[in-house]
Amino acid sequence: MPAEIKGLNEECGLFGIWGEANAAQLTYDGLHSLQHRGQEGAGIVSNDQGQFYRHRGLGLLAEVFRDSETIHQLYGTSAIGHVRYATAGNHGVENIQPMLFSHDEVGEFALAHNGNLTNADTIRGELREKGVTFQATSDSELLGELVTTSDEDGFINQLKASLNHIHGGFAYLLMTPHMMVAALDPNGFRPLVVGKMPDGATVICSETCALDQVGASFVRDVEPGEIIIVTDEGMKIDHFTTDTHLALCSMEYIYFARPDSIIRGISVHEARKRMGALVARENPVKADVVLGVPNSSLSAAIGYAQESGIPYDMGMIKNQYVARTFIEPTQAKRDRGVSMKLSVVKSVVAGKDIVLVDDSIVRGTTSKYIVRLLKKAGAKSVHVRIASPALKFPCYYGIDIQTTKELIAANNTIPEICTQIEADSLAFLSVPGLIKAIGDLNDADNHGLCTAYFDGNYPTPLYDYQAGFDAEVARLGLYEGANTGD
Ligand SMILES: O=P(O)(O)OC[C@H]1O[C@H](OP(=O)(O)OP(=O)(O)O)[C@H](O)[C@@H]1O
Ligand SMILES: NC(=O)CC[C@H](N)C(=O)O
Ligand SMILES: [Mg+2]
Repeated sequence: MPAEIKGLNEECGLFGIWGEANAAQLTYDGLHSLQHRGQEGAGIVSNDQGQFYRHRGLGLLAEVFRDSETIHQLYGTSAIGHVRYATAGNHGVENIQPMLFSHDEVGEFALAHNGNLTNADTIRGELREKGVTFQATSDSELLGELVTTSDEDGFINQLKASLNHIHGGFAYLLMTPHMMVAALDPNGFRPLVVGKMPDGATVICSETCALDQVGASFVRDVEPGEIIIVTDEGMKIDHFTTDTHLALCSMEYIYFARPDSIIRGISVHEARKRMGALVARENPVKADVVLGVPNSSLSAAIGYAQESGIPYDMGMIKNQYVARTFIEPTQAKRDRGVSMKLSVVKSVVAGKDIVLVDDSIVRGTTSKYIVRLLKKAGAKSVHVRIASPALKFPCYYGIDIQTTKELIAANNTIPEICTQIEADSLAFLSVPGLIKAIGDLNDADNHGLCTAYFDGNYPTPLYDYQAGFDAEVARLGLYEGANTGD
């Protein structure tokens, strides 16, 4: 399966539109601006007066819809679509969404999911006992199977009961012949927004950059525990639970989301600049120039430069045509991947003391490569500043880091990492600094953010992942004061 070799893999992206001619084309356009959230595969289901049409495939959206006729054959005035990066199940086309289900009452429905369920294994076992045979291997299908086998009356009641049975991270878009439905988990781990087209049609998607792309205006964020039902009569806001506790994934602000998106009223680019500014304030260093690691740390590097007064320059470029190769997750492949995508502008770095700002260190591959490259280009010293705290703990809510084995900061102290990446100094943003930089989302614990990857404070029980997590903790032996919430 082709995919870019990346340090961190994104989330999935959702886009849906109800009541607009050209629905499939607009869904394509919206998904195009969400491509950063998933590059493994893409799919669109359209709805022409109750008749569903689907096209899906592996690879980038443009590869899946290479033949322009394909999109024109997705007839109808409503559609939902998905770009995938897997967190569960295999990488085959059967796991590419939206998935389709037949249903006694509504006939057929389509489903797309962003996130990761923490009790998927348990639910799969329960459904298997009921005689369900599965169409795919990821966790996303399970909600559809729960709905179709529910004892409740009516699609919405079945959906509400099913949403209360699953745990973890989930933003869903569903479509029946007569409605589009969005739902968000009780912690609101993933962003999900509602917008309106100029003629009144409703759009629901992962990030506001997709609203901008199709010319929709922002209406509201989907709140934790809500289900939003869109029909030809308009939009109804309902909920499947009121027992909610906002814990939005802080990595959305740090890395995943596009900088031109606004999540819960906070500009991603501005939040990243504040992260850069705060890491500068927390860990100042004398230098001649600030460089960012393209792409995702450029906002933070600008913030570092503004706060420190050290000029920012473009000392590094990213090849726009990055080789897309078969991933075999070997370190040799990763090293080659980084070397093919990042290079140095020698005139900017030669003879200089450099502050190198990146948004995160996962395995350390990128930092190590770049420090070497900068020194080879004549840099006098390279001080690495990371605009987020050290990534030490797994994520079970939708980021594909379910083990700490490869996390350099889980297995090494900061001075050890500094030595390994051959930097002259290394510092990370503190967790309070991160929270302050993003801003107070609300007055809930942790200001409405999930920071579990940095401090091990999980806002929910971990269910099927608890035993694996306990084993990680025992292995790491560095876990103090962390807990799994309830
Ligand atoms: O320590 P590592 O394992 O190398 O991972 C960390 C790097 O991965 C991410 O970038 P990515 O390469 O995904 O590209 P992007 O910044 O252009 O999105 C992140 O922004 C860091 O640069
Ligand atoms: N990144 C995601 O949101 C993944 C969704 C789902 N768990 C899958 O693996 O397909
Ligand atoms: Mg990067």
